[in-house]
Amino acid sequence: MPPPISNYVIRASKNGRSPCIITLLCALVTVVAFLAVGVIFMSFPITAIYLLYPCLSEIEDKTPSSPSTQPSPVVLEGDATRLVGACFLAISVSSLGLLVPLLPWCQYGKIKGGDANYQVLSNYFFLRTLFFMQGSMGLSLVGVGLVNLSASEDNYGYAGKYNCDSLKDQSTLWMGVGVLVLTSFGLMASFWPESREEETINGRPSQRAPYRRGMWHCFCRKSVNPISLESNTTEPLLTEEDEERQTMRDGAIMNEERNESTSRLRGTSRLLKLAGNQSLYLWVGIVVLLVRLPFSLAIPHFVSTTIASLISEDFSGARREVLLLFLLGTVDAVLDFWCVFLFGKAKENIVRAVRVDTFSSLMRQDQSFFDTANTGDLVSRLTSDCGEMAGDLTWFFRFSVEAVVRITGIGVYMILRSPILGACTLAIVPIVGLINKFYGDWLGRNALKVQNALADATSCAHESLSCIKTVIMLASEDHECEKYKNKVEKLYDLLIQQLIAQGIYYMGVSTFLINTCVQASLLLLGSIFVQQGKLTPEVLLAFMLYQGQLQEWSLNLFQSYSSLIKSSGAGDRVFFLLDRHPPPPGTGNSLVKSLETEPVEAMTKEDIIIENISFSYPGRPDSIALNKISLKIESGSLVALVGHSGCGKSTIVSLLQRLYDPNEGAIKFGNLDLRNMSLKSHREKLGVVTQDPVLFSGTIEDNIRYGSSATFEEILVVSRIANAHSFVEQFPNKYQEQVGERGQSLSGGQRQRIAIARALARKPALLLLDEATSALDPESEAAVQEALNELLQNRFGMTTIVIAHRLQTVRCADTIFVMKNGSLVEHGSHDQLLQRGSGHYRRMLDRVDSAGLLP
Ligand SMILES: Nc1ncnc2c1ncn2[C@@H]1O[C@H](COP(=O)(O)OP(=O)(O)OP(=O)(O)O)[C@@H](O)[C@H]1O
Repeated sequence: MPPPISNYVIRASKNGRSPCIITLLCALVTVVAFLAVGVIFMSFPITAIYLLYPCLSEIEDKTPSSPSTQPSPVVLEGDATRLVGACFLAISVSSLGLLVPLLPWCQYGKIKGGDANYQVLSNYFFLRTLFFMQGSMGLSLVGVGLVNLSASEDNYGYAGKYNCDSLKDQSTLWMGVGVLVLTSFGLMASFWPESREEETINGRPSQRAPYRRGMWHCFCRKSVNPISLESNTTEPLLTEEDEERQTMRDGAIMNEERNESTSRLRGTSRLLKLAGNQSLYLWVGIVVLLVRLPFSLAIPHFVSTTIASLISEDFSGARREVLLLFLLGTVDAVLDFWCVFLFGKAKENIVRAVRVDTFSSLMRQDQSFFDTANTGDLVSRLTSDCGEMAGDLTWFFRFSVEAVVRITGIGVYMILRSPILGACTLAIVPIVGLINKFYGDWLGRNALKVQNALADATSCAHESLSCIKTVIMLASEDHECEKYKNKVEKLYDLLIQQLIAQGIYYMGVSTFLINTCVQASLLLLGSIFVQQGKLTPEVLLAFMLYQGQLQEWSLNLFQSYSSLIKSSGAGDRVFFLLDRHPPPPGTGNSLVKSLETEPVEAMTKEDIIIENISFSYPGRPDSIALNKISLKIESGSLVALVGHSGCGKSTIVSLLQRLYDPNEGAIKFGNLDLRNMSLKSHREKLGVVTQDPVLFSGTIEDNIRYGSSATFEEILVVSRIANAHSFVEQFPNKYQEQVGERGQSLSGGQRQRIAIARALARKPALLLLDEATSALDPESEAAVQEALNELLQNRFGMTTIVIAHRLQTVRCADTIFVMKNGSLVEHGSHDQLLQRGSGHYRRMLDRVDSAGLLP
């Protein structure tokens, strides 16, 4: 239990948040407000009970005077009602009782402020419990009203429908509907989500974004850190056990001849497992659905009885039926919202969890996966496939349950009213089922093709847009449009095929078979029965109304099957990503992960030893990128890698970052093999600047801090070293200046210097500079070079590996490694290499151009 509220009041005032008296007043107002809300909500059932009791006693007074010969149903119902009334009172008091212990929790959360999950849980739990209880009471009142009405109907017959008791019973019904509608709106509002704060690229709340509050903020301040709340609510899709299993069958999945039926079966079972994570919403949804169905199913009955009353000129009876229809329809409508909401919420939860997990699985893949994968295709899996899969899945649950209950209810009603006519109507259900089976199978196959075509089109658009500068530069807009058009045409053809199949299905099954043949035969048969006096027109009318529902729901039932098949098509593509267990050094690999749990301290002051490594890129296994290379880099030294383009310099830098593992040999830090080190702590010690550094949309400060936890003062220091401070200071917003998508609103040289500052902000033990100036114009290059010179001269205790074409940069290196066609041909200091008259380096120097660049 939290300490008494007074403690927090005192602590809050000590913290200087507010003067003591104001805090006390606020606490008082909050308590009064909560009590007032409680009293308002309590008043609904209490008023209902007070209205109910006199009504009941009047009914009891009017019961037949000879109960011994025939027990009165009204007395029995009256007792039952009194019991329910007592239950209302008990629940009301208990929900009021809930308020008392919850208030300190709410206050605790509010005053403590930081521990927002605490208050969200307590406040939402309290509010929703209250609304839920009131809603249940409303529903029970509706039930009691209906029972009493039917009892008074039994006692007084149709002629006495509008006597006093019946009116009072109706008032119970009205009261129930009122409570249900009101509390339902309250409950709906409590689910309304608040706007979340914008985040910076580092995942922190943006300082500039205004904090917008949702409608329940006065009761329920939501989490300050949306990520922490999110992680509380997003259930992991894969358990440890699953991951183990995936590891074992990883190879099988990758190489599997993707058999359609097994993959569908696997997809379907995985989908059902996903739905299992949302069982609370689905079960509550199913319960609400079952409660709702009698109300929904009663509507055609009241339509037919109203018309029957009109035919028999019982106008007051007709009015009563219409009134009942209206009340029951209202309850049906309110409950319909909850069906839609609960199933929809389950769906959104699944989509959210699948998206987050798929993205997180993608983030943990190995570099070679991304070398061959298409970004647009991956984006399409994250967006459309995830949505489609979960959407169809939850509709499967809703429609299958609802359809089974409705079909059963309608079937029983029909068989009871007219067995022959009922049997004829129900006979169509298996025929429709068979047609749907074939249609569903075809739809499933087509859905997979549609998803693939959509992914193709998305990846084409993605590529064109992300390379838009080059497209414009090479005047290839028309070519790109044509490429995209072809992809969209393919998708269009598949969708048209689907459309035609859908059209044939609706024409044949829905319109011709059900609407025309079944209706006509039913009317024909029914009219013969009416002529023979075996059926009344009222029952035939009810039959016609119900058969419409029956056919609609048998279609829904079978379509929910096609939905499941369709979602397993989309799911298959998503699960493929979710299931993919990357080979090392992907961070999702279990071996790599196991090294993270037992972290091996990354070597920061050790020599780097490359022992006889050979390497081919996984995407090009036949071409050797590095061939038996051995070299040693002393800790704290400056090393340069030189050689012609394509000789493998950047590949060495990639291997040092462990983006790939060598096919042969080992990279060691001291005595420790890189493969046995914690990848995370190894990469934390690295600073990398590449030829074309990528910035993220956000401010300059955010970009420099990306991947580190540097303070603003540290950011200023590294910016000065990287020669970035002077130009940043000239921007109107200085370090808060937005850099645009991928840093497009900065020049190449400015981007490069921000990247150098970003690398330095990580305080690296090993700095890798891969042609950090090669892509720049002379002016920018001079500025970046100045920064690099400063860095290379001081070194700040870092081991630095530089790939450069500029002689000035290379000559100051302690050791220069000269490479040719993936092999190491020479190494030594600049002077040592110069002395080798016919050496490779010497020959390169002979060809240095006027700008001082090596070939
Ligand atoms: N992701 C990749 N997949 C397949 N092959 C690759 C990949 N990256 C590079 N290569 C190939 O590996 C070889 C070495 O490339 P690397 O980038 O290491 O050369 P480099 O010496 O850095 O060249 P440059 O000076 O032009 O940057 C080249 O033949 C290149 O085509």
